[in-house]
Amino acid sequence: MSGTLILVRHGQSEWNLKNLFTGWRNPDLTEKGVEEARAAGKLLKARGIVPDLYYTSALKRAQSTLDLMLEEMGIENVTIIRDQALNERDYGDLAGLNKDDARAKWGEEQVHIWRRSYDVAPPGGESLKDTAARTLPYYEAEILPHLKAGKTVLIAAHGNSLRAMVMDIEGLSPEEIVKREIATGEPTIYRIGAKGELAEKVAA
Ligand SMILES: O=C(O)[C@H](O)COP(=O)(O)O
Repeated sequence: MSGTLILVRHGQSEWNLKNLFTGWRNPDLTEKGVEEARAAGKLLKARGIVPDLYYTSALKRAQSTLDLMLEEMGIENVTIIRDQALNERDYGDLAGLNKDDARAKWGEEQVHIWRRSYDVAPPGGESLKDTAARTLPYYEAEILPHLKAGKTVLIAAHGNSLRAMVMDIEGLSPEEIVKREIATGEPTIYRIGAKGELAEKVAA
């Protein structure tokens, strides 16, 4: 018997739209983000998926995404577990800056390294490795036991907390994770075996 893990990055946020580094700052969804979240909920409903457990971060954009998905799925009165271990990478001094302005100031390559490398942290912020160091212990202690027991778990989180989980689940190298982008509102579905191993990546 395998568990099912559904990972969803929040829909477009106000700061995604404005092209600003966000990290732990707390903007909510745009109208487009609301639609993306609703579409993700509809997709899971159409697939007949009814999760047993629901997790999200301490940030509004992910919490709103989960709420809207549940609304579309017709699911009410469930416990939602919110934890900052699932938050976006802390973008440190870059938070609030425009991504194009940052490229003009520090160069395209440096900004790409800060955004996508495994272990180079943006100034004052977290690298993907730092993010993984808080996200993965939480995943392993609080979420994985449910998957091993055959449960279905839905996590609404962020580009980089999800990249940390995807890297671990798919066994990607630091070189491979550089190229992995996680789109807003598009669920990734995994079947996880009784030993916690990846049994199957299901096309969403
Ligand atoms: O925090 C942010 O700015 C975004 O949500 C993710 O940023 P990224 O595309 O640079 O990883």
